[in-house]
Amino acid sequence: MERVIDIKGLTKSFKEKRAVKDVSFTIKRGEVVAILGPNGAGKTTTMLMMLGLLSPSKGDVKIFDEEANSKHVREKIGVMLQEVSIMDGLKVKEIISLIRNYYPNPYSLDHLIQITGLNQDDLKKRTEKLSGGQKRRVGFALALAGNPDLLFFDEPTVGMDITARKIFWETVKELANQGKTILFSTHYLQEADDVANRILLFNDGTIIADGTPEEIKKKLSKQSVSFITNDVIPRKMFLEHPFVTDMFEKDGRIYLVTEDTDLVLAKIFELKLNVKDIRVEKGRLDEAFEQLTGEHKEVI
Ligand SMILES: Nc1ncnc2c1ncn2[C@@H]1O[C@H](COP(=O)(O)OP(=O)(O)OP(=O)(O)O)[C@@H](O)[C@H]1O
Repeated sequence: MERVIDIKGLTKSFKEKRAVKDVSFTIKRGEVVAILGPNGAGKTTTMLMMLGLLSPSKGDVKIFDEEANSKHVREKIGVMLQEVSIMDGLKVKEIISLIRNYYPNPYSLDHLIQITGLNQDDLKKRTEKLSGGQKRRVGFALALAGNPDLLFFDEPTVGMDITARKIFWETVKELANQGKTILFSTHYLQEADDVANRILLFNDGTIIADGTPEEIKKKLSKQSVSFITNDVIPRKMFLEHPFVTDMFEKDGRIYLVTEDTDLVLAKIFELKLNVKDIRVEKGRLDEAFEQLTGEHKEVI
């Protein structure tokens, strides 16, 4: 599969502060990747280096096998950064038309209105008169204007109301279905879980986990199978299997802590144990995130 982003040994220091430390990863065409992590983890710094807007202290970034700020690459990417700065003195329609003109194969204005939730009234407004939320919608339209193959969104939904968020994610999912490659940073674990097919979990300038939301949950958070039984079950019966990491009794239920609930269920049936009220509890991504980063994060 085509490699869209290739990053090797990326490092960025600001005086004594090493914001990004020897980060390497590749992203293939069609992946939807969430860069997740607490404040100061290095998400924005990494994204700015990918975009060629910040030069690395060490390491290498290639986008479509080329330097990030080459003209060819710029024609294929769309970007929405945390601070949406839009040229003052123009109407929304004018700025969108201006940006569309930079690209060889832009979306039509009508299509952009439709997929970003902008309306005819918004188009007539002067950019300096937009509210914070409206600015983000326009920023979204500008990121999409060129019909890019690769999209970068840095904490895109901050400042958006519920409707704007819904439209934003519906459009992102639709773009993903069309095979676009999408990278977004977020603090919102639920967004990563819902939209991304891969999560890069950042903490303190490094990637501490890389996988699908399911893999990360499976790997990092505790899952269990529990049941009620009148029989005496020797601890050895389960703990001799590597997929069971703990076994305990609580409130009259036996709990088996595991990385793979399917294997535990299969074992229970294989042993023909006399059990009832079997419950499977899957780990949650926000729990995994807290475990890994030691941070408590709000989940929307
Ligand atoms: N221009 C700069 N000068 C000095 N330090 C910086 C600069 N930019 C970022 N840093 C530091 O680098 C670290 C990583 O910052 P970065 O903005 O990449 O984190 P982040 O994961 O995007 O955080 P947030 O979620 O808060 O946006 C932080 O400690 C930050 O203070």
